[in-house]
Amino acid sequence: MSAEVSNPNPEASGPVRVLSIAGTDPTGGAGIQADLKSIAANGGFGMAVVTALVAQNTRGVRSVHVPPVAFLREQLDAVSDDVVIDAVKIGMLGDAEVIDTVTRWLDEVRPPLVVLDPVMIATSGDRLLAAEAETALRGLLSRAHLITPNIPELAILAEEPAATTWPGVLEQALRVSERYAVRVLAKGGHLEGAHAPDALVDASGTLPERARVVEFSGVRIHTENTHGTGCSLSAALATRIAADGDWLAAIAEVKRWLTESITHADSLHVGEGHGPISHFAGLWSRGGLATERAAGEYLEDWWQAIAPIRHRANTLPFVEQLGAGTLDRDAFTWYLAQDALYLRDYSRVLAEASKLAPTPEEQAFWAAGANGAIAAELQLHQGWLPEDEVFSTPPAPTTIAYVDHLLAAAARGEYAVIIAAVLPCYWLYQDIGTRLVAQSHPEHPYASWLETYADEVFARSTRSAIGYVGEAVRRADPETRARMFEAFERASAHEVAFFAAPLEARAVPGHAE
Ligand SMILES: Nc1ncnc2c1ncn2[C@@H]1O[C@H](COP(=O)(O)OP(=O)(O)O)[C@@H](O)[C@H]1O
Ligand SMILES: Cc1ncc(COP(=O)(O)O)c(N)n1
Repeated sequence: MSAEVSNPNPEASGPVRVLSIAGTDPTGGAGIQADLKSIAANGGFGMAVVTALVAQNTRGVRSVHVPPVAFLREQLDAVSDDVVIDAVKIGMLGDAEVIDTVTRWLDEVRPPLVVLDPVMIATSGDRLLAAEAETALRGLLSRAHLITPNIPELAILAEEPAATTWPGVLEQALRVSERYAVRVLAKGGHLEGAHAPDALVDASGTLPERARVVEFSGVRIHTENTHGTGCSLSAALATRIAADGDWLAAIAEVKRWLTESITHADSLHVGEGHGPISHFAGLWSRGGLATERAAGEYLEDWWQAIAPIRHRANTLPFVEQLGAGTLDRDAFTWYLAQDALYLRDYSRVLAEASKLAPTPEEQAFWAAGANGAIAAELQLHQGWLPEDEVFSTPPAPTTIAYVDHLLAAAARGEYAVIIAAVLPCYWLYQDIGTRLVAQSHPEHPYASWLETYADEVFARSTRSAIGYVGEAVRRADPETRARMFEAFERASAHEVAFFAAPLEARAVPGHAE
């Protein structure tokens, strides 16, 4: 019996790399074309080496061209010299020279899993393997971990008449398994009746619970469109067994996929003979064809959506006068006091984001933000503003409104919404600051304040915050996305109102100064 297949590539994550060595079908239903679709539909990365070019369609085979075997060898080496191969599926080989070439290559490369579909005669009755090559093919069987003959092919390998009953197929498959020391997937596709069973047959009894036959039941679908089912089945098996390592689970999964793909064959309308199966029908119906938007795209939309708010920020008298250096000193000091008051609660909201973060990386990021807000920034403010002035300044309505919005988000405890709410204090602040710092010069009365906007660490934090919020939007369901945007938009409006307040709200009677 051929070597056991454990997981061939346990270190590698990502799709298994599966090579199909087979002939072509320009109508896309059988051969290499079917194999690549089947590998992809079952989660693998498909590669293909062509043994023979076949001029065929759904009605039958017109002619076969077998390129020189030296070129076949070059194709095989081109793949194995470069790519780690997790599994090989072998289909149509054409003639004895091709079989010898593939056999030698297999002996050198020893792929961890080889599934051989001993293609001899197409559904249409045309020969796909020269009669004199059958002996050479027998030599290849023991190199395979699994062979998938249909009933007529099984009979040729057994050198017996074709079985006409399912128990007869299983007995013949056992004899073939014993004779060639190989696992056989016996297929019931060519029988009549309501069922289309398959079975994994292993004469050496190495299947779970020392079984020699494990059956996989299946309903027969009434359709003429089964061109390429054998090709598709073997390529899918190579993929799933390589990926899973659990033979029985992999076969059961492939059988379900194949039945589903045959069920949808009639909807394809490819050709007038025996049409192909619909390899991606299940994926299309379950996953659809929509591409997934990148995280950054969502936030680009958000940024566009708050364009009016951003425009207001850039034309505020406070921002213009701060940049020009003409800002009234009292207004500036009042702004700093409000900022200090704001930062105390902002820090608490960032701490809440840290508490709820789904990854240690995000947890650390928001915790650092909370620390930065309360420690570093307050320290900076103290250089401009005595601590008692902060305490003696009552919070303005704009400050209260902004802080309440953030604290409410924190109280509701939804991580995605909290980080959307705190984002404008990074993003808009950074955006306004970038314009302000450009106006700084050594004689500027607010030069040392404006320079704080040039802080590269804050710029990096802003990019990270945008990244985390973007990822959270991408992961979120539509309702959560809507709540996130609402929290972001409202916080953006509060952020701008906060910049407007020193010149607009400070002097309004009734507002504390
Ligand atoms: N009409 C059908 N309904 C459901 N499954 C089928 C049908 N025809 C074939 N199959 C399945 O397709 C696979 C290929 O079967 P088969 O026709 O025996 O091989 P081949 O395509 O090599 O001649 C098997 O898993 C078989 O059970
Ligand atoms: C290149 C190539 N390989 C295999 C088959 C068998 O197809 P089917 O699975 O319908 O018997 C085919 N028609 N062409």
